[in-house]
Amino acid sequence: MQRRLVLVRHGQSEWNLKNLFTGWKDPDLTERGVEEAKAAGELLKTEGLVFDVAFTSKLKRAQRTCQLMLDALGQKGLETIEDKALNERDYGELTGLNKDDARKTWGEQKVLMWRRSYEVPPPGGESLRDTVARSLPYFVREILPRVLNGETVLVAAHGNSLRALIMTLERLTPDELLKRELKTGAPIIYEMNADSTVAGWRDLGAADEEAA
Ligand SMILES: O=C(O)[C@H](O)COP(=O)(O)O
Repeated sequence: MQRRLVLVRHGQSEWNLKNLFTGWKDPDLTERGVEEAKAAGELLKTEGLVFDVAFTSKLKRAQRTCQLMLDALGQKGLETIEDKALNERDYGELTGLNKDDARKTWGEQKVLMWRRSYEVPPPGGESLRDTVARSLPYFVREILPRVLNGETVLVAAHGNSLRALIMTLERLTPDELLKRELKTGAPIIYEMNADSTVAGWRDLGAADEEAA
């Protein structure tokens, strides 16, 4: 029995393009983000993937990525479950600020810790640990049982709500997590064992990076 889970960060959003902290704000995809989503679906189709269910967040950049991928896969109308547990982490008072301006104001190291550390929250926002506390229980309760039951599951969500799951899936230490980046629209394919451990995984975005 195959047990496959595919995670994908949404395609480029209008605020990604402007280099703004986005969090719970709800900008749409850019044209490039739309193309990234379509390409991700086409790539998974060439990999022979056929999904049984999809999960996404309550934010339109992830929802549209999910639907564009399913359209490209020829699976328009597949059961798609939306839940705010998969929403991006809340960036609090940084939301809407330019990331480079934030670095100038507070310094590279502090902004890096806010963006990539496990337990340091941005002012008024969620740390990754806070994001784990809402996304991981949802994953274990709603998503993992379907994968273990032999379903092929797509999760289209956000950089940090996915890193919250990836920390467990890839058994990353907080230091390793600091460096774990997700490209927009780049699927990560996990093969799961019956005991819910990961047999293997391929980050198709990382493949691009290696190729670059
Ligand atoms: O919420 C945001 O600003 C982005 O989607 C993720 O931002 P980050 O890569 O700085 O965490």
